[in-house]
Amino acid sequence: MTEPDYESARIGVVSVSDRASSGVYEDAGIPALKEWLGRALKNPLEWETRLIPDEQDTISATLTELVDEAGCNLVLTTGGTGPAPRDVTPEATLAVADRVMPGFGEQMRQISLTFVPTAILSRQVAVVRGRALLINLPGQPKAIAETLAGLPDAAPPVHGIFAAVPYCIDLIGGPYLETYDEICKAFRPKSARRR
Ligand SMILES: Nc1ncnc2c1ncn2[C@@H]1O[C@H](COP(=O)(O)OP(=O)(O)OP(=O)(O)O)[C@@H](O)[C@H]1O
Ligand SMILES: Nc1nc2c(c(=O)[nH]1)N[C@H]1C(S)=C(S)[C@@H](COP(=O)(O)O)O[C@H]1N2
Repeated sequence: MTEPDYESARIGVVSVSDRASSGVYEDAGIPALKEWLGRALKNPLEWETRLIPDEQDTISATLTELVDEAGCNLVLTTGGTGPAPRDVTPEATLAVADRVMPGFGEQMRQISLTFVPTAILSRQVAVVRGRALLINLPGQPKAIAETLAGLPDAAPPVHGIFAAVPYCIDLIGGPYLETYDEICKAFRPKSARRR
């Protein structure tokens, strides 16, 4: 039996943090995102990583560059989603959106409530720009795995949002992403499955 060919995927990983970007503390957002995505996806991955301050124009310009120039089909941000005056990641993301995908933010807040009562303080959004899906995650590094993976073994299970990401990327014309079921069981309708 031959090994299946997996399309390579270019993924943007953006940590938005005044303190990490100025060296007050070491950034844990980019390593946490790469670690989880690297474990979850079977595809060969090419990374574009950016560590930037909570400045709306800088965030929007970074997202635009990652999609339009670097050619990322998936961009995940971490940080800057709360209610504090310098939390502007959702505004910066909406400013570069072709369309808004409200289900991701709704589901992430729902998932996060099983971990912290302050989950509702995150204003995180997801949008489509061109052939890319952009998703905001909260800044706490542990929130990354919490929202992407959920609690699949709980009763009843809490579905992480990443289960819906590969099919979304199919629908917008990106690479065919495949996941390891033990990390995240992605769902596609039967008619959309290639194997
Ligand atoms: N990139 C990061 N790396 C490591 N820890 C982080 C990072 N972002 C946030 N945290 C941790 O999560 C906590 C809450 O994150 P939050 O995004 O609210 O930070 P903040 O207080 O807005 O400041 P900043 O924008 O400078 O990170 C922080 O106090 C920090 O302990
Ligand atoms: N899964 C998860 N969601 C979470 C959290 C968390 O620890 N885990 N922290 C919450 C808190 S305390 C805040 S203030 C908001 C916004 O965080 P941000 O400004 O760092 O993006 O995310 C919320 N969502």
